[in-house]
Amino acid sequence: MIQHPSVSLLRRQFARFVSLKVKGKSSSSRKWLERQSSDPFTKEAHAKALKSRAAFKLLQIHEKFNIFRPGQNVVDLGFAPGAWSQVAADKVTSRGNILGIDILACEPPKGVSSMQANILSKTTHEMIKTHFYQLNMDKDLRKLQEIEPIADGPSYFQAEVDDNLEISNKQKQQFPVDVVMSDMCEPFFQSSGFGSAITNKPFHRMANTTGMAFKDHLLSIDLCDAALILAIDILKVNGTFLCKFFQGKEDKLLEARLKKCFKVVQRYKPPASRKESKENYFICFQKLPNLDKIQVFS
Ligand SMILES: C[S@@+](CC[C@H](N)C(=O)[O-])C[C@H]1O[C@@H](n2cnc3c(N)ncnc32)[C@H](O)[C@@H]1O
Repeated sequence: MIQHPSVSLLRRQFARFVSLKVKGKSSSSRKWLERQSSDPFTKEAHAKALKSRAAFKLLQIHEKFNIFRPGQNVVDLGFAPGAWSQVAADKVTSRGNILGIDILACEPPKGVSSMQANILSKTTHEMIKTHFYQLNMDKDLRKLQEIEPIADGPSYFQAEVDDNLEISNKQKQQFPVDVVMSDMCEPFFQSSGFGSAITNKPFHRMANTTGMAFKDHLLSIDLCDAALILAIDILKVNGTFLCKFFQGKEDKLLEARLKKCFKVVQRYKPPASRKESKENYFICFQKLPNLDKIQVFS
């Protein structure tokens, strides 16, 4: 007969397993594990079934700046494991749409669409545009069907297609995105594979920070620039952009670029961001019209 160990025995075994795991780690990962297990935001994230403590950073940013509204379309760059997307999905409600992009394979939270893709690839930008273009088409199709329910004859469908051709040209100039947000961080330098939007070896250039402040800073500025290029292309006039960056001497230049694109640019480090971390956030409001990327980046 199979003997089931008691719950308390299982608990003791689990505690021993965790402590062995911690003992076997390098001192930095041990510190990280210990800090995580005693961190109040990590505990609360578990209790609220949020994917990570990062949710609280976005919640605090939202509390201060009122970023989201029901019905908005949001792009979440570097969405995995999905805590920011969870927050955004809750705020924009089922009337809105969230698209998460991450170089890592990750199942998105409920109500969120996602793509595994590298934001440093031009193809990814095109795929994001296509997603929202398609979304708008679907919405307009639904509107058309509401006004004019499908009748017996085939002519209705023909008219619908013609109408959409006209709408699509307008849509190409203005995508319906209200918020582009980026929590991306990338430690390793990408030296090849820019042509590929999707990579099967994301861990080669992904993970947490390198611990080398200057390198982390420069890499984070690259990712912010990629996010800004996307925002210039797809964000509505008056739309909102927010990005995480690691502080360093180049962040002033990034700030200057942001100021060419948005009426209001603020730096904000939410209380949930650890004091010892160099991470910080730019929150930008009211995207300006007719932006020229060459001018922004020169
Ligand atoms: C700090 S995590 C994001 C956490 C997320 N905001 C959340 O709340 O769960 C940073 C993410 O950026 C992603 N990332 C880094 N570089 C990227 C790139 N070039 N393209 C797409 N995603 C990238 C990483 O895979 C990682 O999942």
